[in-house]
Amino acid sequence: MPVSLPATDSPFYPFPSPAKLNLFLHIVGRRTDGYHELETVFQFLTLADNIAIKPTTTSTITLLTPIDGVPNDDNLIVKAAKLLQAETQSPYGAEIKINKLLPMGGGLGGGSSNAATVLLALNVLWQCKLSYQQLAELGLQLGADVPIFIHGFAAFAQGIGEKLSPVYPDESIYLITKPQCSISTQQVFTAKALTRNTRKLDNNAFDDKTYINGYHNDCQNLVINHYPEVAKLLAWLIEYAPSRMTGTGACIFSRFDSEEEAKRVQKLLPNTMTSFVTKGINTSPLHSVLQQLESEICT
Ligand SMILES: C[C@](O)(CO)[C@H](O)COP(=O)(O)OP(=O)(O)OC[C@H]1O[C@@H](n2ccc(N)nc2=O)[C@H](O)[C@@H]1O
Ligand SMILES: Nc1ncnc2c1ncn2[C@@H]1O[C@H](COP(=O)(O)OP(=O)(O)OP(=O)(O)O)[C@@H](O)[C@H]1O
Repeated sequence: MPVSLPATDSPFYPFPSPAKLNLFLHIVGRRTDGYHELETVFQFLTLADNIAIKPTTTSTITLLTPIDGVPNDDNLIVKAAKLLQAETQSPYGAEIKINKLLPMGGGLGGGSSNAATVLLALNVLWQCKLSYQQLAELGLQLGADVPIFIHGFAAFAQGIGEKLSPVYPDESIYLITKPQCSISTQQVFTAKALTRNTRKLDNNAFDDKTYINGYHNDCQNLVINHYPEVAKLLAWLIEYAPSRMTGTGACIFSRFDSEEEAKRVQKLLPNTMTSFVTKGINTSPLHSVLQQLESEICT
């Protein structure tokens, strides 16, 4: 049955907030504002946080499930909701809950993904009617990875990650491992020893759809040199499968041909290590949920 929104008795609507991988990450320059120009391929994972949102008829934004170590006012979920409210002058508010599964500071883009999910979901629930392009531009203020999650297709990205062309990597099985260290994106990007002059790729006709051979992550050597636990884990994983760091680390993804094989290697890891067996996907799972919701809402 069609529903009208927002209403005083709206339910909580569930939305996935997926992780991303940088299948490779080349740093090809630095802008005058200090931001780095990248060439990267983004792919989504079935691994996701779950966000539930109840639109309200009053303007308060409430995060009912605070994340350890992140004050609510600094949480990208709250920031995204307030940004959309300010941009659209929406009179509405929201109660938001998150079931956080993605490790923070791991290079899986969880914070940016949460921000994008909130922007896209509230754009529908508050009936703001901003385009994906407008939402991506708005979201870029919150994080360089927000636009890819707004657009929701696997992409070759340039600029600081906002110039996107669709690509179709193999939707492989990955074992994701998180060494017991958290790495600050800002610290990696300000390191003197970071390689910043990788040659731009000549064209977008990629041969290797795994994006492993012939590509690399420019942050990886720097991180390995500073974090022995990352170096050790990567050296171990490489014996079993092609493996690489995502983003600025510290998570490592290892590509397998089957879930069974990935799970077999996962069982060999120490019990204390956070790890996931998951699948690469070329379309964000959020977008089909949004389409379904849009078809149910009266405008
Ligand atoms: C490493 C990637 O995850 C690759 O997808 C992203 O480029 C990082 O995206 P993010 O975590 O959303 O990063 P932001 O929150 O925008 O930026 C964190 C800090 O990293 C630095 N930064 C970030 C992105 C970029 N292209 N160049 C940079 O120099 C900036 O100093 C910034 O202050
Ligand atoms: N909703 C949120 N989820 C996760 N982190 C958040 C959130 N809101 C704010 N943050 C802050 O953002 C920091 C980076 O978290 P995030 O999980 O996005 O890292 P990341 O996966 O390394 O990101 P990237 O790959 O974009 O560099 C956290 O340490 C935290 O302080």
